[in-house]
Amino acid sequence: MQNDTIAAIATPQGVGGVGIIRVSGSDAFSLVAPLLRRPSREDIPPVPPTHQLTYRVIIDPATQEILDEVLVAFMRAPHTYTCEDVVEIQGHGGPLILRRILRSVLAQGARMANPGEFTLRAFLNGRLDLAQAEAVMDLIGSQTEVGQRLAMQQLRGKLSDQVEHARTSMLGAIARIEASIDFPEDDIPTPQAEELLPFIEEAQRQIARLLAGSEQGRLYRQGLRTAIIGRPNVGKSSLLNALLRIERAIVTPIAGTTRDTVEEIANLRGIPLHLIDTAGITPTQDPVEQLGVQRSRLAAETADVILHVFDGATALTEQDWQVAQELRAMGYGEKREGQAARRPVVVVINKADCEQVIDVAAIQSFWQDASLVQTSTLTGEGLEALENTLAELVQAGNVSGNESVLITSARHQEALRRGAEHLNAAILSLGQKVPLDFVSIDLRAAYDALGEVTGETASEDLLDRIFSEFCIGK
Ligand SMILES: Nc1nc2c(c(=O)[nH]1)N(C=O)[C@@H](CNc1ccc(C(=O)N[C@@H](CCC(=O)O)C(=O)O)cc1)CN2
Ligand SMILES: Nc1nc2c(ncn2[C@@H]2O[C@H](COP(=O)(O)OP(=O)(O)OP(=O)(O)O)[C@@H](O)[C@H]2O)c(=O)[nH]1
Ligand SMILES: [Mg+2]
Repeated sequence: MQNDTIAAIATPQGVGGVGIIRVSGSDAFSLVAPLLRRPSREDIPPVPPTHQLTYRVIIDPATQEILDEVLVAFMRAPHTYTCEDVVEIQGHGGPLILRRILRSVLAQGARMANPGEFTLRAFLNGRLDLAQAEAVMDLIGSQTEVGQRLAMQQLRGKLSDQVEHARTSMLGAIARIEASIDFPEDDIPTPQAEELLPFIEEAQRQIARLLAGSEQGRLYRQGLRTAIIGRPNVGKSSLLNALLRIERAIVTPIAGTTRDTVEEIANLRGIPLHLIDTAGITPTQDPVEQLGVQRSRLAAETADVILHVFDGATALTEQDWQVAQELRAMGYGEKREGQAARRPVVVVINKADCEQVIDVAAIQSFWQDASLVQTSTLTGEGLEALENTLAELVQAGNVSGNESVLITSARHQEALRRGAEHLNAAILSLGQKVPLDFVSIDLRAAYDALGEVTGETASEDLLDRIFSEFCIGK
């Protein structure tokens, strides 16, 4: 059922100035045309010229009732988003109107589109490769301008080009090996390692270059989960508000003000900083507060970075130490098994505008190489330093110009890593004078791994998984 005609509302749920219904497939024109009328005329008008916006009214086919006045575009394949015949109906942007228009189109025989199905068709029809199709969703979901720029580069095919370059290099070696295996009677000499290595090494360099920025790239897309943790009343919610520059969370002098986690996104030099303000961690009998504290712990456990906040104007308390111990037990500040990176803690000593009585040295000796920043959410002191510290932690702000291609997806990163491993195996085999068809198997595997990025070698399962995360109408 690849060519049946699909339809969906392409604009967001809710009220807007205009809303768009999108129809794609070989019957798109013939299904929609009978629904349209010229105002003050009864006849069914001819289909307007392709790619031209035309004024019509649209009717309910069951009752002939006029549902809306619309602008319609009929777009003849193949020069359309999906490479199929496409009709776009622009109606007034009310959810009820749009649903009634959609229902009329479905009544004509169109099928409700699955999430991402328009873009899936663009992919299956060869207008976009898989990395470009994924970029469509990244673009829609981008939370910072840097993220948007990276997604746009990917949509324009920059990543795909570089991946294809690496594959072409591999193909240089594969072709030489396979020619000598497939046509021995043609006297094609068996290639020597010295002849094959430059191709493989070039591919390796290209993959390495792409992987070099990939952790960084993922951050630009996924953001950095940053939990603000500490005992009650140290100024966590004030810190959230200060970093967001809006009064998002409730702040009072009463300990235990925050009962539930509050999440907001700030822009840290292009990286979406997912800030999570939490309830102060403390032993408590209050069942509501207990639930809040549980959520604080969950936020801490699932974060990338912790801001451990202290009140500089009071002496350290037993509660401060307990929070510190819990964070350490979660693996913060400690080297974790088998991992080079540690989950970092940034120590924030707040209320710097007050007389400082806190024992900074004691904190430093506990959080040994954590960065330490003194802040005042009242005066703004130290906030920039805190942002600098976070940016340094992720080396943000070094995405240069428009040239650099950054891998932003874990899927691409994983496929490239697999490709690099197969290339290493191929080089090892070459060195050990293993028969060339074995080398060729590794090279093929590397070639296919990179093909998963552009979708050339993607399984149906993978496609399902990727496109099902798209939105309806995309
Ligand atoms: N109304 C409307 N706005 C939209 C879209 C859309 O489909 N409809 N888009 C998408 O959701 C985005 C624009 N992207 C698009 C990309 C390619 C084609 C397209 O028709 N490509 C053809 C023809 C190119 C040409 O005429 O030169 C092609 O590549 O063959 C259309 C939209 C954003 N705005
Ligand atoms: N002087 C001074 N007071 C601050 C500062 N930051 C916060 N406060 C005050 O400290 C009190 C507690 O602030 P909150 O931000 O509610 O503290 P919290 O850590 O979120 O507290 P809980 O939600 O109860 O865990 C409020 O009265 C704030 O006005 C600061 O930098 N300087
Ligand atoms: Mg609070």
